[in-house]
Amino acid sequence: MKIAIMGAMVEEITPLLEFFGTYETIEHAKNRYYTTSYRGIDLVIAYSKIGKVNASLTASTLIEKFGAQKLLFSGVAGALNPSLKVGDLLVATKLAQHDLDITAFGHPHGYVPEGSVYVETDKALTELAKQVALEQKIPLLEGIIATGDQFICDGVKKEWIHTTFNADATEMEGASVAVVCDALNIPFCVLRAISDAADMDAGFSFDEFLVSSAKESAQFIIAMLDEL
Ligand SMILES: Nc1ncnc2c(CN3C[C@H](CSc4cnccn4)[C@@H](O)C3)c[nH]c12
Repeated sequence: MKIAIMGAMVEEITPLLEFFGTYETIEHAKNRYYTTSYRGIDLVIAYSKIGKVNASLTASTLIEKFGAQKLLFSGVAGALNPSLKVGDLLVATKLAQHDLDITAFGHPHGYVPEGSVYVETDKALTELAKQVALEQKIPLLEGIIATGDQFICDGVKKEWIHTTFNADATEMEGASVAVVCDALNIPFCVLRAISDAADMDAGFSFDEFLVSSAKESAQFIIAMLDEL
């Protein structure tokens, strides 16, 4: 079994590389892919760099070039659901692109022809995450993620995304990974730890909690590997 673990920022995969300790580095398409193995599972790890385009390229490469059979995304996110606080973990049930907009032609936000507003994550992987959370007595919210090529740090935009997509969190890569994995028929899950509240203080909160929240998400992913 070959599993890809993907983040967007180096801070989101550093805890993984530190945990696994030894790995090969392969340079490709202006990025680096790290290969290792863990408990008989072949792993390929990468951070995409920020945003939907970078995430699509990396997710496609992990699958098409490196042969990943499942893809786990680990990272941080901004909370839209007021009950989500910094450090809380969220596993996505489905993801949408909040900045995809051809409403001029009568389509809903997040929709383009031959597509869908939401892409669902793999139910088995989501159930595994819930099982691990129960075993480790870690609170885990199952929710909807809205992805867009913007760092959300404004209450008005935050509320619009929350309401329009009924989304619990926002980030900049998950929905594009979802489109790629869905098209290539690769089971995937998106796990995010909250780093900020996507409001006017989001930048400061993000800077303060990126590392600790990224570590929390990465540790949870490792716990999932132990049960795969
Ligand atoms: N409020 C929010 N809105 C949108 N996305 C997020 C995220 C998740 N990641 C973090 C990072 C922010 S941009 C970036 C650029 N340079 C430095 C740090 N972050 C991008 O990869 C998306 C956490 N909080 C978010």
